[in-house]
Amino acid sequence: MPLPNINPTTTNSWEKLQEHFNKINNIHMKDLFAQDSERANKFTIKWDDFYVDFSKNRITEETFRYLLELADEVNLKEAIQSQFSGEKINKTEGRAVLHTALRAPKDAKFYVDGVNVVPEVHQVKQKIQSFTNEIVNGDRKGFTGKPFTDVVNIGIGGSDLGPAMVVESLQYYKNHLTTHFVSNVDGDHVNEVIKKLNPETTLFVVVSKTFTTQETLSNANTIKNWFLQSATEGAIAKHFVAVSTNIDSVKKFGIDVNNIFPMWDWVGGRFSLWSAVGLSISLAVGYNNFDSLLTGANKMDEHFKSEDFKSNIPVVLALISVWYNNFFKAESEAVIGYSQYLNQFATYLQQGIMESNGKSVDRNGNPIDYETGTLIWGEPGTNSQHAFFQLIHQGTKLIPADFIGFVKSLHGNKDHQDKLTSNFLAQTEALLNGKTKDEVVLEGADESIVPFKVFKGNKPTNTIFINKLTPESLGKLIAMYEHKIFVQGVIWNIFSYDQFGVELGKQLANKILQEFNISNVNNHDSSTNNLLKHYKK
Ligand SMILES: O=P(O)(O)OC[C@H]1O[C@H](O)[C@H](O)[C@@H](O)[C@@H]1O
Repeated sequence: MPLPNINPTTTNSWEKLQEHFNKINNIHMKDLFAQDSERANKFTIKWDDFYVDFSKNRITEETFRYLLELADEVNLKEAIQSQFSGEKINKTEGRAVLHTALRAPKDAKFYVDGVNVVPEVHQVKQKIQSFTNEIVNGDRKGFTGKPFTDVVNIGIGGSDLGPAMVVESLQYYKNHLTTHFVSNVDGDHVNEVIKKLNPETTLFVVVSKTFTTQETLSNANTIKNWFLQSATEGAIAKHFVAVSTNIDSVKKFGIDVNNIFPMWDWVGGRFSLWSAVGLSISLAVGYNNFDSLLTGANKMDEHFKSEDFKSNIPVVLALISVWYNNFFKAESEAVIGYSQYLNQFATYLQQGIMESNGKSVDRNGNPIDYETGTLIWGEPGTNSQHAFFQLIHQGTKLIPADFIGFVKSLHGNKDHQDKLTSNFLAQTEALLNGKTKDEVVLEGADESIVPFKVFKGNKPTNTIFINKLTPESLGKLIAMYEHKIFVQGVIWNIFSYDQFGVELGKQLANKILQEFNISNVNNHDSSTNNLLKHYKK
């Protein structure tokens, strides 16, 4: 069954939502709370170690009902089945979308072209496990017989952001190996990393699904050349491994065939950290922790697949986001993790969300006349409170925000955790209630200053309160957003799994690169011609 192909704006529920929006868009959430003492309970989902409170949103029970009707009208249930059953729902690239198969248990069955891919997935997991153990235990050694101390992940986009974010998020669980990430084609990036390395004790993991990416191949070659200044060609087999679908090109690069970790075209780059693309995660935190990450994601997959939409976390978050994006015309969403460990989380989500749903053509190839993908941004709390929160509180823009927090801290410092959590709770309360003129006056503010101290409030937030940051809960959290992306793509009737929008810039960059060796280039617009000349000068 292909994905449904329904223009959301032609559904009955969309029309109901539009009418309903016109009626309620000025309602203050403060009044909704005052009217219904059960509101928080009605709009909270408790699942495993997740407590998701979506009551601080500009929704009523009626809104929620229409949003759920929308999910039904666009055939979301069937779309979920199509994805999990290995249909080629990435139609524009002719591929299935099965990152969920990567975290499925051994006895699960996921079919691509009639073949169950789970045994193959588990073979690669086995390889990741034994390789990780050999490196971490020091059984596998470098070319001078020393155990490895450092791992460098060379990749970009999905071959960098996922592993880098997870390694950062799970820093608490890290072993003795130091992990580095080289991504940018900016030579200063790779050179800064090289400065810190000893070739005798460093393992290089070259990650590229296609093995054609300019940045990754340039960085891998620079590192290989640097390595060969102290080692012979024969030592490459001990120090370089690769993760790719393009085995021939990896071999041509000179990587030993036993050092290749395969992946598959039914895994999108931005959904690939669960595959061998996550090798640097496994090396950094050990295979068991990597496996727990996958177990967490699998639990979220099961929840997403089987839970009623009204208590289905990814579905509910996706519907609320559509409500703001398409009816309130909110352009962006903030993701604020109240954990310093999550400092790369928004950056990671930017690729997942914006590369997937940044589309303006529907599934028939026609231009769309409604809004699609949201802008995603964020930084951890409490730091961001002292940076951009002013604009969320008192600016003119509506910025719905996800607040992600953890009940327990990892180091167990109660004083800090209480302070962190009080901020976490206080911010969503402040965003909800704001502060009225009367309240400001009561505080004794000078009359001339009163308008500046008023907060309108009524700023929507979701609170995602998780028991503790563990590999498993992180796996659930990431998978939650992956499914949210999928649901929104289904509603917007777009293809979420291609990314043709990144190609044009790449093509033009290759052309300009050639032109650096040609004099008097004048075939661009006058701005580009001038800039080119300025660089060559
Ligand atoms: O893993 P690779 O094939 O090297 O691709 C790396 C990245 O580059 C591309 O330009 C895509 O936009 C990304 O989705 C992808 O993750």
